[in-house]
Amino acid sequence: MDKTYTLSLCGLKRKLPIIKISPELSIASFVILGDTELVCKTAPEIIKKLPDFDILITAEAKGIPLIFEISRLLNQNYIIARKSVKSYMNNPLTVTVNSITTQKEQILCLDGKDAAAIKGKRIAIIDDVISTGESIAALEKLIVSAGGTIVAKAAILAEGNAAKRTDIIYLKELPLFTTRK
Ligand SMILES: O=P(O)(O)OC[C@H]1O[C@H](OP(=O)(O)OP(=O)(O)O)[C@H](O)[C@@H]1O
Repeated sequence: MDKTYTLSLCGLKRKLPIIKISPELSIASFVILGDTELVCKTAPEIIKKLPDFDILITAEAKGIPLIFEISRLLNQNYIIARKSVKSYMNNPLTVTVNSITTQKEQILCLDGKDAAAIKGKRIAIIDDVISTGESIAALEKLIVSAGGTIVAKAAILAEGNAAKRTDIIYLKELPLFTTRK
């Protein structure tokens, strides 16, 4: 029988499949890609919690629809940190990252023009989920090396121990599912 976790959020309910990611750990898979209704309901709630900032940033891929909707509502552009260096980038800044859902090490990089835009600015980081915090930490490293100041780290969900963090903004907790030996 397939197991699911029912997430209630901003008046919506979603049945998230529970996926085993290691012998001891399963996660409720939360994928906002394609879920326009959920993105459009959550984006205004995140906006209400954001302090003043100059630039929005996220990492590809699942943060993209959320940052798009936030930027559309605020009439403000945004920056995406990519997971590979593209030929059209000029002087990219790069850091490495391991997230909860991705087995192997990834990189995060910023085009040089985006790094230059960040310099001296107040930056709000947006993501769909914060779990181990590795992805946000990699974004923080990129922003600091580009000369920006991080004023917010915001996500729709805080998973597992991330919900205990006092330095992040989020709308709802998402449990982790551990198997006792
Ligand atoms: O706090 P962490 O443990 O780093 O986990 C959270 C990150 O993991 C997921 O991205 P994922 O690496 O699955 O990449 P994707 O968005 O490209 O699918 C999610 O979108 C967050 O960015």
